Amino acid sequence: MATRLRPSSKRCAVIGGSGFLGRHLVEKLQDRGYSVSVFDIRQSYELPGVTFHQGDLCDEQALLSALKDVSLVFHCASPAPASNDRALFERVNIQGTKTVIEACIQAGVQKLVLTSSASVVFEGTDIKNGREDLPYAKKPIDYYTQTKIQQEKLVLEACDKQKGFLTVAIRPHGIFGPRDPQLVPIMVDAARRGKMKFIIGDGTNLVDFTFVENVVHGHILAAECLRPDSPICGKPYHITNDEPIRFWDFMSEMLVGLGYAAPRFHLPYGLVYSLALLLWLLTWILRPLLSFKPTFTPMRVALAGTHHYYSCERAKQDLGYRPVVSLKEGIARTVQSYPHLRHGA
Ligand SMILES: NC(=O)C1=CN([C@@H]2O[C@H](COP(=O)(O)OP(=O)(O)OC[C@H]3O[C@@H](n4cnc5c(N)ncnc54)[C@H](OP(=O)(O)O)[C@@H]3O)[C@@H](O)[C@H]2O)C=CC1
Ligand SMILES: CC(C)=CCC[C@@H](C)[C@H]1CC[C@H]2C3=C(CC[C@]12C)[C@@]1(C)CCC(=O)C[C@@H]1CC3
Repeated sequence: MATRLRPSSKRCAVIGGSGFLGRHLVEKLQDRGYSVSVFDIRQSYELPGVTFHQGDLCDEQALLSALKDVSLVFHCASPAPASNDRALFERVNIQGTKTVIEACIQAGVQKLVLTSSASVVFEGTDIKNGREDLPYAKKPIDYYTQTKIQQEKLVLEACDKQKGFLTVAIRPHGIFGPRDPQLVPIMVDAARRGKMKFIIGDGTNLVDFTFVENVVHGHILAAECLRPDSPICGKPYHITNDEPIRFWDFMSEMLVGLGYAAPRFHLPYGLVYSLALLLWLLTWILRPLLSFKPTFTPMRVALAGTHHYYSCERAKQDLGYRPVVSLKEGIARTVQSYPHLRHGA
C-alpha cells in the first residue's frame, strides 16, 4: 500500500465544486485542513474560507487565475448525463479536459485527480465484479460515456513523473446521498407519475450504488497517495460501497423509506429495452417538432436490468481504501435528507 502524504501547501482546487459530489468533496477537504478554491460554471452555495471562481473550464485564462499557487486539483465537472447533448459533452469533457491539463501544467500544479466513471467499461451487458483491466467500452451506451472514456484517457496519459505532473482517475458508480440532484429526484418523479410499479427483468441483477462520502474518501486517499514513486500514477481506480445490491431492492428501499410503494410487477427485459429503443428513435426523428424527454431511455433500462458491479480490490491494495459508510447507513441518511420528496409532502 502506498504511503499517504498531505501536500505541504495543502492548497487545492475543486473544478465542479458547486456540484453534488464536488460540494461534498469541498466540505471534507476543508474539515481535513486543506485550503480550498472552487472553480465552477455556477456558484450554488457559500462556505466561509472557500474561494469561488465562476467560469467555464474551457476558458484557459479563467482557469489559470483560479489555479494560482494551487498544488492539487480535483476535476469533477461534467455536464449532466441526462442533458444528452453530444456537442456539449465533447466541448466540456474532451476539449475542456485538455484545457484543464494544459492550465494545470502551466500553473505548476503537481497533482490532478479526475472523477471518471465505472461506466467507461459498460456496454449495456452484464459486468460482474469488473476489474480496472477490462477494456474501455467499444460501444459506449451514450455520448456522455463516450466522452468520459476520452476524458479518462487524456488525464491518465498526461501523467509525467519527469515533469512532476502526476495524475490518477477515480471511477465511482451510482453515487447517491444528500443533495443528489439525479437518482432520488428522478426516481421520485417516476413514482409520482405512477411509473415505478414495474420491475424490469427478474429483479435479481446486482449493481453498485456508492454513498457520496465513500467516493469523497476515495478521492482524498488517491490525492494523498499520489507521489512519483507510488504505483497509482496514471492509473484508474474503482471506488464503490463494495456491497453490490439488487438494483430493484435498492430502489424499493429508497421508495419505501420515502413513503412510496415498492415496484411489484415484472416486465421482460427484452420487451422494455426494445420499447425504449423505439421511443428513443421516435423522439430523435420528431425532434424538430417536439422536445419530449422520455423517462425510459435504452441507457436507463440497461442500467436497471443488467448486472453492473465492480471490484475495488485495486483501491484497497494501493490506496488502503475501505468504505467509511455502509450501504444501510447511506440509504437511511439519504432518505432522511429528502423530507420534501416524501409521499404526500
Ligand atoms: N453522479 C453519479 O452517479 C456519477 C458521477 N460521476 C462523475 O462525477 C462527477 C461529478 O458528478 P455530479 O456531482 O453528480 O455532477 P453535478 O452535475 O452535480 O456536478 C458537476 C458540476 O460541474 C459543473 N460544470 C458543468 N460544466 C462545466 C463547465 N464547462 N465549466 C465549469 N463547471 C462546469 C456543473 O454545473 P451545471 O450544473 O450548471 O452544469 C456542476 O456544478 C462528474 O464528472 C460525473 O461524470 C461518475 C460516476 C457516477
Ligand atoms: C448504478 C447506477 C449507475 C445508477 C444510475 C442512476 C440513474 C441512472 C438511475 C436514477 C433513477 C433510475 C431510474 C431508472 C433507471 C436508472 C435511474 C435513472 C428507471 C427509469 C428505470 C425504468 C423504470 O421503471 C423507472 C426508473 C426510474 C428511476
